[in-house]
Amino acid sequence: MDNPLYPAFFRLDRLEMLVVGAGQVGEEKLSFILKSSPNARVTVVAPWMGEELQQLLDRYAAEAGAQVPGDAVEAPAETPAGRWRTAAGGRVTWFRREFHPDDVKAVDLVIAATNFHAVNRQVWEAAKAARRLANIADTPSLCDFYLGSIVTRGPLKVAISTNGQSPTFAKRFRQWLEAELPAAETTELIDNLKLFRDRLTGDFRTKVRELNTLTSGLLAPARSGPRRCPPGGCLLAAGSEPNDLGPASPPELDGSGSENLN
Ligand SMILES: C[C@@]1(CC(=O)O)C2=NC(=C\c3[nH]c(c(CCC(=O)O)c3CC(=O)O)Cc3[nH]c(c(CC(=O)O)c3CCC(=O)O)/C=C3\N/C(=C\2)[C@@H](CCC(=O)O)[C@]3(C)CC(=O)O)/[C@H]1CCC(=O)O
Ligand SMILES: NC(=O)c1ccc[n+]([C@@H]2O[C@H](COP(=O)([O-])OP(=O)(O)OC[C@H]3O[C@@H](n4cnc5c(N)ncnc54)[C@H](O)[C@@H]3O)[C@@H](O)[C@H]2O)c1
Repeated sequence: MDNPLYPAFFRLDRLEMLVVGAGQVGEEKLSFILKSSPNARVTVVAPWMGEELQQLLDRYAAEAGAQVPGDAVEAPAETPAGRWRTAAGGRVTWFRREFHPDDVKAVDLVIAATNFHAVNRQVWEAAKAARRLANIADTPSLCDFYLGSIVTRGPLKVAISTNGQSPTFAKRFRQWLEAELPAAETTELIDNLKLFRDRLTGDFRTKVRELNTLTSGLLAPARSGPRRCPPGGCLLAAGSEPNDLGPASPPELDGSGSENLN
């Protein structure tokens, strides 16, 4: 099947996002956005906000406490119905009213999650007129981008899409990966790889060869046949191999590592 989607990883602290609609779907979208990117900057426009979303945002704000300084630069002309901050420096501002086409002008990314197809379409038209990227939750054919299921393990981020075919499969696959990937060990493994990478000297080609040699057996048990590791076992086994990712000393160069200079 044709699947031309191109995944990219957004830095949501550098972008402004608009979410139109704050009911069940608005809550689902925002909860996953903030879970993965608690430093996101989001404006919500909706005549009412669901209880669950309010509680979620209150929890983030309670966690942030008074430790997050106010945003001195921002002075909204319009009085918000609610403003929440997160400990990671994110913020959510809610305007209690219906969507206006001008709302898209101040943002980079737009998500429409109202229960009215006509309103969602109006959001799409405004976003396209202003050349903003839009996700129209009830109409995949109008989405410039899809939101994916996300697994975060320290610096590792895995995003899953089924090309809009089965969000339920994306969710199940996320849950499976979350169970398979041990948080602490995955983080330690990648942290060690970074240490090793930082300590490498020599030209680019040599560095690439050394890194490939070091990591060539990393996920080998998972690839090499029907044998299955217990949850996280493949990574753990690979990480404990002598000369693998323990001490950050360069391995012997045997030239066996596959070289990928991209
Ligand atoms: C992954 C995830 C991310 C997120 O939401 O952040 C996400 N949907 C999730 C859950 C979910 N959504 C729906 C169900 C009910 C069961 C079912 O229908 O399967 C469940 C499962 C559940 O809730 O259990 C219903 C649904 N979803 C869409 C439509 C409209 C349509 O298809 O026409 C309808 C029908 C509405 C109706 O019938 O009224 C559309 C989209 N949903 C997408 C993403 C994009 C495609 C992603 C991909 O490429 O796979 C896309 C195209 C647009 C977008 O929203 O970006 C998140 C899982 C997060 C997680 O748990 O990890
Ligand atoms: N993409 C997905 O993952 C997904 C999943 C389930 C449902 N859907 C679709 O998403 C849509 C939203 O469903 P819901 O359950 O969140 O509805 P809901 O009734 O729970 O919430 C609707 C929200 O839209 C707001 N709203 C209504 N008119 C508005 C306007 N003119 N301007 C701004 N905000 C307005 C309301 O205030 C409310 O916050 C449905 O059409 C549903 O088919 C998508």
